[in-house]
Amino acid sequence: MKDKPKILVGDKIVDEALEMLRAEADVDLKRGIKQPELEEIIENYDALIVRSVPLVTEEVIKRGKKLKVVGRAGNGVDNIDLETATQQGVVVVNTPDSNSFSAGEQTIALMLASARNLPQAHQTVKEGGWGRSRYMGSELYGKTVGIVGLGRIGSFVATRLKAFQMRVIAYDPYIPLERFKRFGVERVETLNELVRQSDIITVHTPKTEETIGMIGKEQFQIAKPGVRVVNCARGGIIDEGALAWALEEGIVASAALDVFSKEPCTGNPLLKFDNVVVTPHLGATTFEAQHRVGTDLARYVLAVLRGEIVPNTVNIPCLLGEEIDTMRPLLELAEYLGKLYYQLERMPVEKVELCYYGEIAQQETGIITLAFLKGLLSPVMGDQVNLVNATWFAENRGIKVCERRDESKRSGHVNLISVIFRGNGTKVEFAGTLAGDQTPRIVRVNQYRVDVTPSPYMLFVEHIDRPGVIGPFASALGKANINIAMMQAARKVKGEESMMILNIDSAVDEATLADLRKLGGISNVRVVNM
Ligand SMILES: NC(=O)C1=CN([C@@H]2O[C@H](COP(=O)(O)OP(=O)(O)OC[C@H]3O[C@@H](n4cnc5c(N)ncnc54)[C@H](O)[C@@H]3O)[C@@H](O)[C@H]2O)C=CC1
Ligand SMILES: O=C(O)C(=O)COP(=O)(O)O
Repeated sequence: MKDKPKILVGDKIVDEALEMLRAEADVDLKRGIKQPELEEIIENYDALIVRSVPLVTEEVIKRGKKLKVVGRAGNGVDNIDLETATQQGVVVVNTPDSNSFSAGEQTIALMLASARNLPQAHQTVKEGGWGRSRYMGSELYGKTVGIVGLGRIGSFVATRLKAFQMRVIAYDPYIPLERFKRFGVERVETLNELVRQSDIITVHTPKTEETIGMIGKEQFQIAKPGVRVVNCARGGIIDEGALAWALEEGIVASAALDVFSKEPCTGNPLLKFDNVVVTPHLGATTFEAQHRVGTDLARYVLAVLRGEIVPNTVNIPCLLGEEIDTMRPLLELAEYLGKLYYQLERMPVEKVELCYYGEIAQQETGIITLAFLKGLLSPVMGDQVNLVNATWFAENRGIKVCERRDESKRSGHVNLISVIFRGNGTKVEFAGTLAGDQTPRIVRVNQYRVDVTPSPYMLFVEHIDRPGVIGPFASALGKANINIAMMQAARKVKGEESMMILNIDSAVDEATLADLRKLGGISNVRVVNM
């Protein structure tokens, strides 16, 4: 019996998610695990589950010799070294939709709390005071809110704030105008334009090289006096030093922060300002969000461990739930076409040209190319290559990969994947399609037109097209007790070099292979395992 996979859960996830994991795996729960311990024990695990801590560094991933998946129970993956994970073939999966409502509501809660001095007033009353005159607030009604990043959370915040009758503007150069229209948001062309017009600025981008410090001193210098800022995305998107300066200068009336450049934020200079309202990264901390992120992630992690493709994989092209089902046979076909190459040919590959013909050309073909590359490299690299690192390995081996799509049918097939391999000035071509029942078929091997269903044991035999060649070959297999399941012969020109492809029921040992190669009219026998 196969050993159960081992999963390390490094932070709190809901009990229901833990139960789901325990049904299929051995689970160790080490909530709040620290870096040194994580580095020490990670080699024992197939999967690691984290939230925004701990850091999943290069060291952690490289030491995780068995690691197949890092699951982020939440959205931001800035605590995970994605590059190393990709190189090592470790799938990184998250649950970005599952906590957006909570993070969006937290943003609005913080906005209102800081505009109305709620935490400060609350504290005064708790301490026996009253202080009504000290806590003059400011309405949201009629104000302009500037949203930086109109993604999941930014758009959620936008639609809610419209109910407050605010003017909502947004800056997000990476999304089409249609998305702004859908949410009734005015698009501004530049960040500085947004800053100039906003009474409140709220940031909702991921933390990237481009977004770190994007609201900095330059922006505070051109902002409306009395501007308020909210950061419920990632610490450092609003530069903390520049914010402290703008608070000192009285440019910023209030700031509300859920996230910090270093967490916990003990000793952060911003804490000394009375008009800075803070929470300890609570955006996703609601019963509902934690239930969703935990159970969704448990499902995804288990599926990856079973070898399935899941939505929300951060380091391979993303597929939606139903797309995965449509894609599965195509991925299988592409992988077969890839696997064929090094088993049939001995020429190093310099360039691969994949062409997707027919209906398939309308699909997101990136992942099909990955499946092909995985198939191509697996005969030479074994299990270490997967969908996640296939491109990286291909690039490292100097293989240039080009993709082309053509919606017209080719050779009468509704879908066809054609692959041309180039190297040493020669060219090899394979093509495959899906049959009516969606089973993969190989339909071209160089100049030979064939119709072959890939199977675990196959023989590709080059021979002369003349009587008395195929019969003895089949007899020799029979003598070696190898059953032929299917057999097909293809030729270009009568009487010349031809190809016979056989699906057989068991492996052929070396001695039998040597005998087969000696038979009259046989010029080459290659074993292919799919
Ligand atoms: N405080 C908390 O507990 C939580 C925080 N988050 C954080 O919230 C942030 C937003 O999350 P989602 O809305 O789910 O992300 P998303 O990926 O759906 O949206 C991000 C948007 O930012 C835009 N963007 C990227 N670079 C930009 C730039 N330089 N300028 C302007 N726009 C840019 C993108 O085009 C995209 O539309 C992330 O940083 C995430 O980690 C998410 C959940 C909980
Ligand atoms: O999902 C996110 O991006 C968050 O920031 C939430 O972080 P957490 O899971 O609460 O540590």
